Amino acid sequence: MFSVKLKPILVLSSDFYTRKVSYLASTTQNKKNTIDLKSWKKIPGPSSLPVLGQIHHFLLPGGIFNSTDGGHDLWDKLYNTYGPIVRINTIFKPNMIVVFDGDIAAEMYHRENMLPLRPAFFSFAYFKKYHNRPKDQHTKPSGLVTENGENWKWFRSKVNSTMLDPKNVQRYSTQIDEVALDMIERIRSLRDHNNVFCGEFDKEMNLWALESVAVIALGRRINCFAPKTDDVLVEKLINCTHELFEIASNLDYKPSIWKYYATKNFKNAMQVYGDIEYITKHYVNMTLENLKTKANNTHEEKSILEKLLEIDENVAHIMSMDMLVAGIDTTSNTLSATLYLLATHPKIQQKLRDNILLDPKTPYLTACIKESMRMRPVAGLNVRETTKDYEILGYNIPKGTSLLFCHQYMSTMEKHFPKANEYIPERWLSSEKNPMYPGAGHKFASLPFGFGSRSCIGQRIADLELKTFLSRLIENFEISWFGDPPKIHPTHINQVISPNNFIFKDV
Ligand code: HEM
Repeated sequence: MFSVKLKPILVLSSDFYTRKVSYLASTTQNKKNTIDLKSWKKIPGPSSLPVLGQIHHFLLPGGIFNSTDGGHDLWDKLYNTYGPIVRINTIFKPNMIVVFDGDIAAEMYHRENMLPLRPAFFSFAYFKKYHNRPKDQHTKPSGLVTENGENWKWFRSKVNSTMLDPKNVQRYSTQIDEVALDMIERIRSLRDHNNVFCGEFDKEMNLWALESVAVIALGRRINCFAPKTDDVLVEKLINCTHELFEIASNLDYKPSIWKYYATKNFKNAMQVYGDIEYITKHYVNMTLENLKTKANNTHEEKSILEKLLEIDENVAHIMSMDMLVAGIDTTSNTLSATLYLLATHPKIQQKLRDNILLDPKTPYLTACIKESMRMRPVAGLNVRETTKDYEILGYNIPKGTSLLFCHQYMSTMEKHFPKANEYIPERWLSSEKNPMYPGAGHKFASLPFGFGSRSCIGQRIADLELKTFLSRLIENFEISWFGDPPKIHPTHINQVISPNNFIFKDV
């Protein structure tokens, strides 16, 4: 192996499994080296049958990789059998490489070009661009989640500065705090005489997340906490977004023929996406009506929606709708996971409480959230599709290969984080004199918001919502947990589901 970074300059015939590639070593001498690359087909992986590929291992009953927990168990078997990168041959889909190593992940992420390609949400993209749409819609940018290439770049360049400017998000801190305080009261009212929470905690967290993200996406409250949700649309939207992640995991990642034939699942998907579009459009349109009647107060700072409207009306509509969809399950599941870890680590919870009482902006709160996103990230995986041929570990990885980065698995590996299965928020604090620090963790193993120019555009929003609500919770309650840990329902994301055995004792 070379000890310098290598840059491919000439790729010879792509027909050969083992190819000779000339490299320009990026040293001062620009030394030329020639190495033999192995075909990606030589990457270790389960055995393959003609035509069927490896499908029998994964989907058929009794298949050695037919995982019942939908994730960890499968990754464990693949990693322990084949090592840090594993080849998966798929039918109907691009071939895939599963990555279990931080250094290799870093190398691969850095090889991306300016337009990182995330192969995901294909059926949602189809719905937005083609399903009963006029022809001119087919080529128009449909939003960040569903686009790739130039369309994605165009859309992201329109919204990036507005969405990621800390001032734009911080101006909602008072309203986000009001939502948090309302939810605190709701939690108080949903306890039995032993302070055991007796509502459906996951649903309550969805309501909190939707109400919070609406404040930012629309600049107004949508009354998710109204008694028995007066507004049936709230409940419908929440249910549809759950289904969206379920559909994404079934239609988009498992073998399916929906691209050739409208299956029952496909028709159901179009119905769900249609409902999402109808409801989010309804909220955006109502907000636009309100804006028309709003006094033209030039001194008042404009909301995110108003700023986006000034840039491009269509972009503003799509981005607001996408915020409502992307901002429910992500923050609510992160909040539930963090609260569970704090409830089961009373000393850490007390330390956090002491810190919050001294300084509501304490870095210890950030550390507690980061540590729970390391151990229980809402997105356990990240995906990319290679946009060019390149070399990793002596293998040639062809353009068009799917890369599956198993971040949840990587971030709980001892080689990436010492004491990986322990909840230690201190490992994220540079000022603490702690053996876990400095930098004892691998930067590329835990990437809860993704990587690079394609990383989550809602991270500042999520950060504000999570910190505000968590500090109110910790300030108001001593939180504990009884019984078995919560179950995770792995779809496209990790959904924390009941039982949610929280006890909220007033402090
Ligand atoms: C704790 C909460 C959240 C987590 C953990 C999270 C995580 C992620 C991840 C892992 C990605 C993929 C990044 C990549 O491919 O590298 C992503 C993308 C995205 N997220 Fe989030 N997210 C959260 C909250 C939100 C919120 C509140 C919004 C909206 C307000 C949002 C909107 C989006 C959008 C639009 C994208 C696509 C970005 C693009 O492709 O350019 N997310 N998120």
